[in-house]
Amino acid sequence: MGVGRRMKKQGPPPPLDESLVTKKRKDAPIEPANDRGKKRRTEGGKNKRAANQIETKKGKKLAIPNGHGTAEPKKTKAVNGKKIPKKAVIPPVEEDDDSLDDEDTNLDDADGIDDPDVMEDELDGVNVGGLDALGSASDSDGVEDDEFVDSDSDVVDSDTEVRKGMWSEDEDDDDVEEKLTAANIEGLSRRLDMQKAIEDAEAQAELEEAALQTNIAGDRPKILGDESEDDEATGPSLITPDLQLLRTRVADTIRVLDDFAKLAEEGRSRAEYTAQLLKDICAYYGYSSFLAEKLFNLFTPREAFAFFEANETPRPVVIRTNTLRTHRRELAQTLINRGVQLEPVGKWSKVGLQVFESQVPLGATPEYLAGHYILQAASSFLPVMALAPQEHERVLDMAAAPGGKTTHIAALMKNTGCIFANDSNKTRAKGLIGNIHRLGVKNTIVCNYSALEFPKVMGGFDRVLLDAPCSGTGVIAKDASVKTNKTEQDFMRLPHLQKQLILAAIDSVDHASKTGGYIVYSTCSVTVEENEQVVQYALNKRPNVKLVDTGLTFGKEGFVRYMGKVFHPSMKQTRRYYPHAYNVDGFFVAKFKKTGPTPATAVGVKSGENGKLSADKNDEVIDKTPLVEEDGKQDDDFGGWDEEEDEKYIERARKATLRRKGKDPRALEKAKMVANGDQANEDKAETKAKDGSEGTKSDDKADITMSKTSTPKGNIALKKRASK
Ligand SMILES: C[S@@+](CC[C@H](N)C(=O)[O-])C[C@H]1O[C@@H](n2cnc3c(N)ncnc32)[C@H](O)[C@@H]1O
Repeated sequence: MGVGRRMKKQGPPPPLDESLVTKKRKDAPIEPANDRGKKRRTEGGKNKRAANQIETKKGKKLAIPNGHGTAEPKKTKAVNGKKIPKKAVIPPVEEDDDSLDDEDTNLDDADGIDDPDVMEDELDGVNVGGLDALGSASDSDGVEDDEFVDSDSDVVDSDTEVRKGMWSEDEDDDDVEEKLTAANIEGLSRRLDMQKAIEDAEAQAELEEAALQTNIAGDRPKILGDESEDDEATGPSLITPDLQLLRTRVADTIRVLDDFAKLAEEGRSRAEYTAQLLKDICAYYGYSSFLAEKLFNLFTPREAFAFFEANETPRPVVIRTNTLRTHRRELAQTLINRGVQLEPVGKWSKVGLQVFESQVPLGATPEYLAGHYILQAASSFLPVMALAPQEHERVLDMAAAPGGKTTHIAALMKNTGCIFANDSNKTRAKGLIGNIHRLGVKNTIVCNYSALEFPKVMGGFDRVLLDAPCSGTGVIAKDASVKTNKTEQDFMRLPHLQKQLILAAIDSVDHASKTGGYIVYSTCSVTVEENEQVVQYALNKRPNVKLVDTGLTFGKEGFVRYMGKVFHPSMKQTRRYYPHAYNVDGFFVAKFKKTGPTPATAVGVKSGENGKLSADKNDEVIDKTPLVEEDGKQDDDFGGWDEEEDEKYIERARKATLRRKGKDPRALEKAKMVANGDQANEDKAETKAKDGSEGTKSDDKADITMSKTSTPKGNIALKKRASK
């Protein structure tokens, strides 16, 4: 049994305050033991005044806020050496997302645990309770997407309480949430409240004590040294920096930058303080100066500090109920009975459960193996919620592995319609297949192309999700290597790829779709180059799309201006997510509506034309769109197929299917021709067989195609072509 995770129910984000964040470093030089644990999280800071007094472990009398009873001793928890975030702060959402209203309702296709290969998940490289996860969860180039749990702890609530009929089918969700909370979390919440009260009070006392001792409040702190002076905090090179000093200086510098006129030393410029702050951030958190500056520039200094701090603690463990197999309430009850402490992730999702503590490894429970849930970071729900796929649609997930979002899309579509789940990485595509099997998805075809090849491979989709490969600057808490391994080249190479991919995504959508015509672009990166600049590029190059509301009820607006760049005003409709603001992975989501066919003139649209703003002029435009004629007439009603090539693929797929069934397609072909008395064709077939012109590489690709192979719409299209 591991140790437990403990997190607080997701509530409104607290004010940004440097004292809010924990001191936790993963890859920094080793912190002196006596420095650890000195910093406390506080919330509300100085303004909190207590009604009660408690005694701390240090024996001090401290004030605690109203409403808290007597204190309990504080317990420290860790999972695999990781500190557990104490707070999850996705804000409550006033309105439920309509697209999710019926997520809990479909069990028609639930067919138990008959699917094999159930060990795939988004858990590459993490402990899943003794099972090797075959898939990986990258939301970036090799950056893991999801979190795991392998934990145990002292579970508070008894089974008896839970079993009192509280999950009856006719309860509405709100009741269920309340009862779940009451049954499962009450004890835990009480302890958390208590613990927080103690921490608040201690932190407050610490702050006041520090202010008294150094009398710095109101003073001009001495931060910048002379060039000749040795830096006390970082010391001469090659010696471990003094983290305590560094941290104090970071806090002081932020204070100065917040109130520069009053607190800056005379004759010193903002730029000098900012340079010192950046240097200290690099030394303290272990970022390359290149990345530290890039990330720092996204925020005010205070917010940047909160962002860097938030990257030092893992995000909450969240599971997504697979509504193809079960209901959230049933899943919750089963897991509670197994000793998992959890509660709904928040009103914004009807399928998410946040796990606080678990006595069992969540990646190896019978329910996990049976595909009743998937471990998935909360932010990964967001692009799919924005996509809002409808039943019976044709959807393309362009970069789909390991399938967290594909399987969510399938659940929202209730296994109807057809999803093409594509990934250019064959190994990862196999992981995707594993997840699809485990979760009982039956409406998905997995394919293995570079997404740049769409829509040549296939077009005319109702909706396309492009969850693009990215730098992973939003998931540094999961993969600290991002701090140092991203270079300037990455921030040229990745946006270049993302720009090409987004055009391919747009060109793959059927603008005339009766139910859709939408494209969602997302990344788990927070940089402007990979987000607003890519979206702006798409707006410039494709006048036939516009940004629309994502439908997501929380998230910060995308930048309309950034460091001298001006983006289209509609960029406000895109959404940014930050770890420090919502306690979710950093994410970006944009939703486009395609309003017309891509005009032939779209390729090489010059910046500044059509009232659009300028984008990166050096980018090569690669448009694989089956372009429409100038008069607006499209190639065909299926988004443009290359008839000849299409025939080839259909034929190969047919033969591959026959071979899988143990039949020889050539023999069958020959027999058919003989039956038809078609000697000429027979000869032709023989020559072809001798040439050995079959069994090309493309057959390999066809081989990984699985699950349901066509939709009603797809059938029509395929039949149409087959009959030609
Ligand atoms: C952010 S991850 C996708 C995560 C996935 N959407 C999920 O929710 O599980 C990006 C994926 O893009 C894939 N990829 C990278 N370049 C690609 C390309 N040119 N075409 C298609 N997929 C690509 C990577 O293999 C990786 O699996």
